[in-house]
Amino acid sequence: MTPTTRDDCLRRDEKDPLAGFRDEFLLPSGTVYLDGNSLGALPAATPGRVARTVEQEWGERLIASWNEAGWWEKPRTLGAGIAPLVGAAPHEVVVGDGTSANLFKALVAALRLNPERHVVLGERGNFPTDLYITEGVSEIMGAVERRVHADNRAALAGALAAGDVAVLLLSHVDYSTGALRDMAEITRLAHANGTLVVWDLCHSAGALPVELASDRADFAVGCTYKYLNAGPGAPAFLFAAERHHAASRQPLTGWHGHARPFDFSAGYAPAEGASRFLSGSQPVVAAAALEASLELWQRVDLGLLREKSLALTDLFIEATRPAGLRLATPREPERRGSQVSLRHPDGYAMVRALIERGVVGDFRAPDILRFGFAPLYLRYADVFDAAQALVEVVRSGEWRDPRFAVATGVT
Ligand SMILES: Cc1ncc(COP(=O)(O)O)c(C=O)c1O
Ligand SMILES: Nc1ccccc1C(=O)C[C@H](N)C(=O)O
Repeated sequence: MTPTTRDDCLRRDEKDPLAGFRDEFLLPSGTVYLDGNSLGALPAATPGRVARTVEQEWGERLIASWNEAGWWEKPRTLGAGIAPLVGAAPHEVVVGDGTSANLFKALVAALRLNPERHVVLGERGNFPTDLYITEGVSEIMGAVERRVHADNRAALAGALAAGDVAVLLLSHVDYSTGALRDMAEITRLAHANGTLVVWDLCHSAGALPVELASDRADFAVGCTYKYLNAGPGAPAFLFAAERHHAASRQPLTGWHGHARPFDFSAGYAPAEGASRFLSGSQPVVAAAALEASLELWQRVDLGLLREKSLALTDLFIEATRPAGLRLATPREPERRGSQVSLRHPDGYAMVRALIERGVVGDFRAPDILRFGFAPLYLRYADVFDAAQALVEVVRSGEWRDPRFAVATGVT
């Protein structure tokens, strides 16, 4: 049942089995933070962990830490920490580079695994880096790029039925509308048409349970700085299904992906497993922040997380109805990520006015007011208050103040 009054919300907070996690984050007071889908909050354990890596591992043990502190193995040990959060085996996930670089590697590898075909199918309206990387990959590989509306099942089925699609790249949760795609069904459809699938998990890892192995995904990439709380620009991850390990060839063949990097031999030989997707040395200090947040994430019951996420998004959808903004996010819970998007042509000014009231969301062109719900540190009462604030901002017209009108810098 969706709580309808603030008192209901306070009672829900008292009974919330995830409530204790809020104390494990450092949150600014007086703010309701609904932007964890762009940059997740800081876990309380992170500053100490980063300091230990800098002061002890680097400062005192210097080069010895590559072995002693496990620096060399971090792409694999951190990958193993992400694996249970995305339904993968530990050796199927590696951590390193950024999402965009990993998209490049996964798309090229998938094209090479399907050499008779030359089409990369993407989705209209995907996050721009996915579109841009697809363009770049297509140019280098001599492939042809096509785009469909991912939420139009007939169009997707039709594009796959053409029989020439080597690889399909989709976001599991759309960054703009928050629509959640059926990974199992779409992957089955793609495979039935001879197409491999790369899933972008940026808006689903840490937002809901993901089942890469049982849904038969081929490849996946994702960032760790949103729902996984690893900090700005934190290293990304790449999943390669075990069945593709032996035959996969990715293009950025650096020495960390070599079978025997310390042979210093002249020729490249790919490592076993997902390690062949690694390239070069990684930012170890940034990896320490990811390690701290993953320790917290190992204790999270993803079923409870999903339950609370749907309850929070439901609450926000219902409580913001009086604002009269059009809902862009699917109303059905099974088609919704952990986000609510509302449409209005003046959404930018409305979001700015709301931020001034201490409720942080963001705006995505052309007309999306976007709110992300991180169940580990949001309370029902916070969401109730945020919804009330939005209704007041819209009804009062305070967003019309000229200082909210001009877009500046990063949004
Ligand atoms: C779906 C999606 N893919 C990729 C990215 C980002 O790529 P990168 O981490 O390389 O900046 C984002 C957000 O920035 C995103 O929302
Ligand atoms: N990495 C960033 C740096 C600066 C500003 C935004 C981002 C984002 O991650 C945007 C996000 N992918 C989004 O879905 O809007």
